[in-house]
Amino acid sequence: MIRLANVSHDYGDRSLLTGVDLTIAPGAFNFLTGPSGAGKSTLLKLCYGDLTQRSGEIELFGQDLRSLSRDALADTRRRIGVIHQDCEFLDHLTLRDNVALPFVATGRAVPDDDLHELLAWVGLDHKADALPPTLSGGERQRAALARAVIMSPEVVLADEPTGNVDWEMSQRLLSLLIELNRMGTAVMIATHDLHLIRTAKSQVTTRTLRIANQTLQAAGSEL
Ligand SMILES: Nc1ncnc2c1ncn2[C@@H]1O[C@H](COP(=O)(O)OP(=O)(O)OP(=O)(O)O)[C@@H](O)[C@H]1O
Repeated sequence: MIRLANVSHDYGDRSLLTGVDLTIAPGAFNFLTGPSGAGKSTLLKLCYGDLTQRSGEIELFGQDLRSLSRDALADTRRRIGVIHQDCEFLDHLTLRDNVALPFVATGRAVPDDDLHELLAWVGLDHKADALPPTLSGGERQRAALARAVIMSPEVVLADEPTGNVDWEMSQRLLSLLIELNRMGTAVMIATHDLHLIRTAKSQVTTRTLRIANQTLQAAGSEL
């Protein structure tokens, strides 16, 4: 569904990613790791068309990223749920309205029952009317997950989804992502947290990739 072939990228001054080959297959569960600044967020952005590669090929659902018009790219991105590292929300809108935003942006209203069910799934139905600044870190991360999946994407890309939460909350988030994966959604999680990767491996078949020396490699047996 997402395929990168011999992809390289940089931000102008120095090469960041070189010769990256990656396939995110339907239903797969992938981890992406590597040192801070290695390019994990950059690679995720390439995977959802937020950045265009310097060289190589990127296919999103069989279509060449470079050939997509703005509208076609927007349609394609609805098939990819993204949990951003910073979990930003519109502070003047309630949690419910923030989570519904991707849906509302398509010009449709979210059925109330569906929204309620989704908020209950992430354990935030009682916070539906809260404003984002009043939420805890873990609540924000779960709200970001709800927002990422509201369009029923075929793949979820999560950038450090457990970055600012305690171990118990990171387990809860991981459980939600595993549950989603068991229902058929492909998942790719960028994380520094090797403990999280090990915990996931005991519950689901995963593949761990690491960015090192600008290249993407299969992570070794130490995980
Ligand atoms: N828009 C940008 N313009 C210029 N440089 C950038 C830009 N975005 C990222 N970088 C640089 O590219 C490198 C990789 O950044 P990226 O965020 O992809 O790394 P990362 O592996 O996700 O890091 P972390 O684990 O700290 O989140 C960093 O040196 C960063 O400063």
